[in-house]
Amino acid sequence: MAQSKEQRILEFVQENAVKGDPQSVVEHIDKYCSQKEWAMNVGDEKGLILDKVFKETNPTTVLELGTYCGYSAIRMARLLKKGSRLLTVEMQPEHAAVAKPMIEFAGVQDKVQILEGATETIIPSLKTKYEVDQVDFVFIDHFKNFYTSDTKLLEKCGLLKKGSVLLADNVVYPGAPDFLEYVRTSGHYDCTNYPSHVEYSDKLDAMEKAVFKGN
Ligand SMILES: O=c1[nH]cnc2c(O)c(F)c(-c3ccc(F)cc3)cc12
Ligand SMILES: [Mg+2]
Repeated sequence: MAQSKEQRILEFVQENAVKGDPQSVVEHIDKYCSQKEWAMNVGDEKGLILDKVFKETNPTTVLELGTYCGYSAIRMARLLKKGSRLLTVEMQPEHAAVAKPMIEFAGVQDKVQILEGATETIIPSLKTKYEVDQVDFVFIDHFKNFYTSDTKLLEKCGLLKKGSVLLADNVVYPGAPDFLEYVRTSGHYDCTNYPSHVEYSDKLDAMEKAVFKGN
């Protein structure tokens, strides 16, 4: 079986980054994907926005929708305070199969749990199967056409509390117009837009922060 791009990224990290050092893993994924092969990690420019919003939130329970190779999970886990945890949902088995060793190489496997499956089936099981009460921070970075339905599902399952922060990638490119419309007009969120660029490119993109106002 030929090696996938994601497997090549993992191999580059394992052969060049410092084991157990999440910052080194993040830097090496960015180095490979900016110099060798483009890949859909949130990247260094939008990663700095993620870091800033994450630090402001100082979350205890973090949910990520869309693991891919584990870049943003590692980026957030490196900032997680003691006793906190990050659950990341990945629908594609071949991506989860790369993210798992990537997260282990970074040394953050004790803080990060990869949940393989569809968000629409996993979100309703978070309280019962994964002992989640509510989530403080949600990074949304999976299929654009699931952003809105998954946001409504989080509300319906009682997983959001007053002040829970949603941060969504790619709201300009590839774009999530229905998500923007929903969070900006539903009356349940205070929204902030963070203009940026598509990772490793000069194409315009943006992230949207939506802070839940409570039921
Ligand atoms: O499918 C995606 N899931 C999550 N994040 C993405 C992303 O950050 C992208 F830039 C892109 C992207 C794909 C093709 C392009 F030409 C530009 C951006 C896609 C995704
Ligand atoms: Mg993205």
